[in-house]
Amino acid sequence: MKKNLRFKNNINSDSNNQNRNFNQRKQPKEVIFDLQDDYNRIPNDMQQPKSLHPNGWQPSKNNEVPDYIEPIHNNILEKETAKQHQDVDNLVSQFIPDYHEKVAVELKNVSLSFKISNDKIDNLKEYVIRTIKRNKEKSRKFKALDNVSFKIYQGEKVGVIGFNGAGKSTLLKIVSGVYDCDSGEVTTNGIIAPLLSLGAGFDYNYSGKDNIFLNGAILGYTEKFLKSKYNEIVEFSELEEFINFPVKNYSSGMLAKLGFSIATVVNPDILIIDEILSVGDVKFQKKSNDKLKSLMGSGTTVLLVSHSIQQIRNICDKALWINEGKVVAFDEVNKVCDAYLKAAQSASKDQLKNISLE
Ligand SMILES: Nc1ncnc2c1ncn2[C@@H]1O[C@H](COP(=O)(O)OP(=O)(O)OP(=O)(O)O)[C@@H](O)[C@H]1O
Repeated sequence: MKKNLRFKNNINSDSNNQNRNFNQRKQPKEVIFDLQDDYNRIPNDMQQPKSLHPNGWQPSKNNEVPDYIEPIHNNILEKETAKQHQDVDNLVSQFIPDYHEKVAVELKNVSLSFKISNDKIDNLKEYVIRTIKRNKEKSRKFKALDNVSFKIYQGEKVGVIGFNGAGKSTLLKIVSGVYDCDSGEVTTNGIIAPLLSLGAGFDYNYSGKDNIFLNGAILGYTEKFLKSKYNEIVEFSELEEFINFPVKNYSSGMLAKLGFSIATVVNPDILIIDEILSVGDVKFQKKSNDKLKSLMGSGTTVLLVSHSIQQIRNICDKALWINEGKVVAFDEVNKVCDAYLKAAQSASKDQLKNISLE
């Protein structure tokens, strides 16, 4: 029995050109598999009698399908599908030697819980009374990410979508290394530029200059690297005159400018963006958008959280839909966005706050 199997990953005939551009992978090649041969390779004790094999089975004379047929049929199909995926992976790795090394971000069964207080102590008197009575604040654990697994290949642009509180920002923080997961495994390959909450890592009592080194160190840049890039950062931020002032005297726009300039001074392999912000004044907004566009250029892996579905469709080629800390879907961007919009029709107002379904 021959069966055509749609092969998701592109085998590029030029083995030197291993850029995993998702657009290239939109035209799948077809690989012919001999399923009968696969079936014969299933250990004997797992094989169903030939007569029960879905393709060899004959209906009884009165055309009634015995009850036991369907589970057997499904079981065999499941095994065949899993086996085909494995075969495809093995086949591709023969053509592309570092096929398995081209992963930019991989999460395997990642979970993270936050401790949440049930009853908040909001004054000192209550705190003292509770401490004396040894009646501690009650807290419970809240699972923000629950067994999340996915694999992003280099060069892919992935939009992360989900209703309010779904776990999108937490996921980006896990990938950026801001949070450690409770269980599971996080793998990233390459230099990461995380554009999370700009200016979040600043110490307000220090000057802009000191914060370039402080914030840069938090982002994982070395002192030597920051020294070599110091002038570039200051020039891009347009804060030359104010760089020796404590940042507590900066406006929020100035803080955002400095934060953006520090985070984007690297040429990242992986760009992580929690909402594309309009940073600073109109002139700086244009400059920062141009910079983002150039950083997002070919070859850079992008992980973007956005409440604008249109923005996700425009920028990304895949979408990861998270709901209540779990992966709902991870697939081609329009397919996932369409399903998400359908689900949004029955979502509550709270779940959709600030979310643009346009
Ligand atoms: N530091 C924290 N401590 C306790 N709970 C937290 C913390 N950070 C996030 N949470 C909770 O974890 C859940 C996921 O939060 P997260 O910010 O990742 O969601 P989100 O999908 O980005 O939401 P939104 O779209 O509203 O920004 C929320 O219920 C949030 O209240």
